[in-house]
Amino acid sequence: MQLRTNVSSLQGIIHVPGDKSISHRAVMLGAIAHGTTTIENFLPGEDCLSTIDCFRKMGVVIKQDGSHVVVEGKGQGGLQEPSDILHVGNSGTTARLLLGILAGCPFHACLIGDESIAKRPMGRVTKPLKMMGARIDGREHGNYTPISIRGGELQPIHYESPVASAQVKSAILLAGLATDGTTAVTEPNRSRDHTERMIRLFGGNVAVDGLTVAVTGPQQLAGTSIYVPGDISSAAFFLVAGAVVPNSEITLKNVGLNPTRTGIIDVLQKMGADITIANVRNEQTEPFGDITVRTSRLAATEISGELIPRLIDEIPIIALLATQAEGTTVIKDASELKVKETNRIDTVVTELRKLGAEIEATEDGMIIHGKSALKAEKAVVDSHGDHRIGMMLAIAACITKGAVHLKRPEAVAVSYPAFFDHLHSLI
Ligand SMILES: O=C(O)C1=C[C@@H](OP(=O)(O)O)[C@@H](O)[C@H](O)C1
Ligand SMILES: C=C(OP(=O)(O)O)C(=O)O
Repeated sequence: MQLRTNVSSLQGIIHVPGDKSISHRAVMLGAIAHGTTTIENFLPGEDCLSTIDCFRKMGVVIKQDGSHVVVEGKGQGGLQEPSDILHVGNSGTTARLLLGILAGCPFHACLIGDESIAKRPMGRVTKPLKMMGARIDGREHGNYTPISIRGGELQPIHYESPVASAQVKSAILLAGLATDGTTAVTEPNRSRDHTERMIRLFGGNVAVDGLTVAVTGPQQLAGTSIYVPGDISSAAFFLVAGAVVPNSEITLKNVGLNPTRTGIIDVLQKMGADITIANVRNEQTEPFGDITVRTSRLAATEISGELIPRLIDEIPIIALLATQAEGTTVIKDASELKVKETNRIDTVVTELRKLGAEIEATEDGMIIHGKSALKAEKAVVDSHGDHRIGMMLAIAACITKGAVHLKRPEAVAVSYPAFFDHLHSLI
């Protein structure tokens, strides 16, 4: 795909699609709750459609019409043994949270994903789930897909997670819902808390004490109605675009503002971006509001420590932002980037260098020297099949002089099928 380059201005209003993390969880909790769950503004991206497909294979009736979804819950213990392999596609969230639910189900299931999933570590969830009593095997002893699992009666554990990962935390909490007693997880830093909030929305109980989260099971959840706010991780591409493309003003409507996800806003503000947030509402479940961003002068910053889990998926687009900031931006403590859809330290550095960015990889992040004018003579950049790399490169092209061709642009459909239409509507 030939990307738009040297864009003179981006102006307009965008409704980014529903949050991916919340959409997955709404279907999953809806499936194990009693009664009907209705979901509005569900993300009909490939990852969330994989989640729907897996639960349909376990006998759950799910009607999906665009962003409107109705799940007929089976109740805890009501899922059926699937007669076919559960295919999670490109979705790490589907794989890991599903394993947590399957750990408490007294049947056998086989789980597989695409080439990228086959490289992503599953031991981080299969290890604690085996400690709880699930029988799990797979490639390299259950560290990688294909994985087979036979769940059943579990024992509660208190797990000290070595990584701040919402997928690990959620898998254990979901297993804990089916377990007699109190199951707890302690994380080194706080990760996104959508599972905790959503268990409560379904009438369940979760106890939070500092970095420890616990559920006491067994718990029966009740179907509910959910509005999924816009995905701040999708909004991030336009927040950065609005800040770096000349003469721009973009408003993003109904964007999720859960504080465990708003690291990108903190970074933009710290770097001096002109951002305003208005109409903040729904503080009780998942807060959301409208964000306006305008072209800004930017200064370099350091991004590290507890900020990292609050913006982990935004680091590719933050790297681009840093190329347009005066000074040297350092991103560290982010080695989790190596186990995403691609090794995002490598793919970001390789692809941005093709456009003339001054960026180096480090063991746990990257160093970016700004401000650099991006330019290319017939550059061919590649998403490497990673949606976030593809979208970052499309925004990078907007501030590049020259011609830029993107390989594998279709990857964006994993989290944002309408991305290119939305971008072009602003030009
Ligand atoms: O729980 C979730 O919905 C997610 C958690 C994060 O992964 P980790 O749990 O591996 O940090 C994030 O990168 C992913 O896009 C979605
Ligand atoms: C890492 C991501 O998702 P997942 O882990 O669900 O594949 C992402 O969306 O950037």
